[in-house]
Amino acid sequence: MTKTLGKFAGRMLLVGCGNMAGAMLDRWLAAGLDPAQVAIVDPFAAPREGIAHFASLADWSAADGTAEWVMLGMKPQQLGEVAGDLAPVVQGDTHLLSILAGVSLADLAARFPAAKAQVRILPNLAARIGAGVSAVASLGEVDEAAVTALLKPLGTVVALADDSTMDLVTAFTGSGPAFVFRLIESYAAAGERLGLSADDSLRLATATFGGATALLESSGEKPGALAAQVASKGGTTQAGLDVLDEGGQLVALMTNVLRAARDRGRELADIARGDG
Ligand SMILES: NC(=O)C1=CN([C@@H]2O[C@H](COP(=O)(O)OP(=O)(O)OC[C@H]3O[C@@H](n4cnc5c(N)ncnc54)[C@H](O)[C@@H]3O)[C@@H](O)[C@H]2O)C=CC1
Ligand SMILES: O=C(O)[C@@H]1CCC=N1
Repeated sequence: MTKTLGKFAGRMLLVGCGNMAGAMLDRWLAAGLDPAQVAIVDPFAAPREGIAHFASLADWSAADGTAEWVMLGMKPQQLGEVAGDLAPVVQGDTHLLSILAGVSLADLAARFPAAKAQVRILPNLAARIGAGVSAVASLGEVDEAAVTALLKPLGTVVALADDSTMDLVTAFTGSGPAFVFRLIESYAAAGERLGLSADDSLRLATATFGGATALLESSGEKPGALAAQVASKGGTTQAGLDVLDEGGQLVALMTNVLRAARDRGRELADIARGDG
């Protein structure tokens, strides 16, 4: 992998380093970020070799910790307990990055008013292999080149003008991989129910979803046009599509799924604000 972060300037503090922040950190290290620039505050995660690890922000401060980059990587529900100790150390030379679902830029600015910039990032787990999507919106004097340098190793970067659509984007691309995994799981379960072995069904389902997605991406064609190329008139595919398309049920189901996930983001924001 190209070492695009080999000359990244500044120290990075990760507050919470679980599945998502951990995947981001792994990509940053692979892109050349020096582990000596990084510190983690996480009371539960296992320490990583070569990276300073602290159980609490108080311990980090006591060890003379300073950081020009601070990323919130714990759960939104923990913002209240973290912000009290963190706000005093987030000063005018610090970019405050957040991957917290729901928590808005306005809420971040209220919690960390002295930050040089507040940057709301919505990554997804496919960042682990550099195939993620990160949506980003910010307030303040953001160093856009540096933020882009951090996000590029994770995959596609989409800059939003503001964070008004971020809860929907969180559902769409942040939660999205889980919805896709569930679709594949259900496809495989249906194959099994109709007579395939569990192993064959999951392997065939995974390859079918992967191949179809890769073809969609590389062909530049619309999904409907490609579906029409699979479906022969009066053939097997059309028989299945007729069930899928009945009464617009699939779009209705997907709309309900995304609405539920989007609206939970709003509830998480209330909890993080202490109003929930
Ligand atoms: N998992 C995903 O695919 C995505 C997650 N996110 C956001 O990322 C954040 C983390 O989610 P996950 O990585 O899935 O959760 P996780 O549970 O894997 O990681 C959270 C980490 O926070 C640590 N933690 C708990 N209390 C803490 C405290 N007081 N101070 C510091 N660290 C503390 C935990 O030990 C854990 O390692 C959430 O805010 C979520 O909304 C955003 C996009 C995608
Ligand atoms: O489930 C969650 O709340 C987080 C946000 C997007 C993906 N995981």
